[in-house]
This record gives sequence, C-alpha cells and structure tokens, in this order.
Amino acid sequence: MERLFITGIGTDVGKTLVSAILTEALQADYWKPVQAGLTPTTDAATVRGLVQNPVSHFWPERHRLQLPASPHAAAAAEGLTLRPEDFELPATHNHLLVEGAGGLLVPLAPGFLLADLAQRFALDVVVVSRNYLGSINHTLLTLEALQARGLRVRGLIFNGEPTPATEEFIAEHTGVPLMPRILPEPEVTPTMVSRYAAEFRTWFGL
Ligand SMILES: Nc1ncnc2c1ncn2[C@@H]1O[C@H](COP(=O)(O)OP(=O)(O)OP(=O)(O)O)[C@@H](O)[C@H]1O
Ligand SMILES: C[C@H](N)[C@H](N)CCCCCC(=O)O
Ligand SMILES: [Mg+2]
Repeated sequence: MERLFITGIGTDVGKTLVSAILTEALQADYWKPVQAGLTPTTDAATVRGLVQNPVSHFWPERHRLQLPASPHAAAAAEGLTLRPEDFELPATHNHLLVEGAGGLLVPLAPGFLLADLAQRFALDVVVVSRNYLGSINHTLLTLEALQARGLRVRGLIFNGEPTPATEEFIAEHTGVPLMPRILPEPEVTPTMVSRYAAEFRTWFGL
C-alpha cells in the first residue's frame, strides 16, 4: 500500500492538483491534516470535486483553521497550539495520500513542522516543483531537507511550463525518481485529472 505525503517547494505549487491526480490514479483515500483558510473552498473539497472513482474516501481534517496563513499562526489566532500527539493517521487499508500545507518545513506550532508529521507516520514523500525563477534552489533545498530527515522521496513532479534546463539539472544532480510532468492546463477539471491519472497509473505499474 502506498502511504504518501504530498509536499511542495512552497505554497500554490500544485499539491492539491497532484493530490487529485494521485487520488484518482490509485483510487486512494485523501487526508489534509491541517487546512488553513476555509474560503472560498478547502483542499479536500477541491480534490473531492475532481475525483470520479467510487472507492476514494475523504478523511476529515484534524484541524480546520479560518486564517489563510501559516498553520502555526492560523492556530494561534484561534487560541490553539497544535501538538504531534493530536494527530492519528486515518485507519484505512486503502492507499492514502496526505497533503501538507505550503512547503515541507512549514510550522504547525513552535518546534513542530509538517516534516515531523511525515516522519511520525513514516510516509514516503512526493515533491511538487513548479517552475519559476528561484525554483531550482527551492527544489534542491526541499530534497536535501528530506534526505537529512531520512524521508524517502517516492517521486518528484514538475508542474507548469516545462523548463528543460531546470528539470535536467535537478534530475541529474539529485537522482530522484521523476513522476510524469503536469503541463499548464487551460482548465482544471475532472476530465483533465482523469487523463493525468491514467499516466500515473502506468508509472505505478498499474
Ligand atoms: N498545471 C496546472 N494548470 C493549471 N492550473 C494549475 C496547475 N497547477 C496548479 N494550478 C492552479 O494553481 C492554483 C494553486 O494550485 P494548488 O491549489 O494545487 O496549490 P497547493 O500547492 O495545493 O497550495 P496550498 O499550499 O495552498 O495547499 C490552483 O488554482 C490550481 O488549480
Ligand atoms: C494558506 C496557504 N494557502 C497554505 N495553506 C499555507 C502556506 C503557509 C506558508 C508558510 C511559509 O512558508 O511562510
Ligand atoms: Mg493545496
């Protein structure tokens, strides 16, 4: 069974889109442990709206915080201090995708980072990298931080406008497995998600 933590090189890089594609590809369950910002919608609701298979189960967030900010600040604004022991991995026998918030070292509380959750639950990691000037550095830093923590990279996904010089450098320098890339799409729809899901099923050997 795949137990995957979906992280990215920052916020807004496409983790939720990738989560929808992987949820559909694996008919996996999906869990967003901490949602910071509830309007106009949540990541779980977005993924649910993009996935069509009847198997995936959407586990409720452990914390739903109003403020679209770093989770540690969104929690503090509500008088909460999140603690590692508050979180339990959903009890499922299905594949499970766990979506982070922002990048790998985003804080949930003082001394408690999203990476700690991935370690606590021994999840393999999928890294989403979106191309922008500066994304090489952010991608390499993320991969080094994963390596330093002993977290296994299941795959790296490039999302957005292809930039061969960037992608080739990162692939050669790090040797991480590459998953299929995602192009800039005119619209994010269930049909588009299902098209990419087919490519990912092949990548997983399904
Ligand atoms: N390849 C793509 N083509 C078109 N739109 C995209 C693509 N990738 C991401 N987007 C859009 O960019 C926005 C940000 O993507 P997404 O919500 O997946 O980021 P995220 O990494 O999950 O952010 P967060 O840290 O808030 O969870 C969304 O509106 C999404 O639909
Ligand atoms: C609100 C946003 N969309 C994400 N859910 C949280 C991003 C936190 C980023 C914190 C940081 O790295 O400075
Ligand atoms: Mg998201």
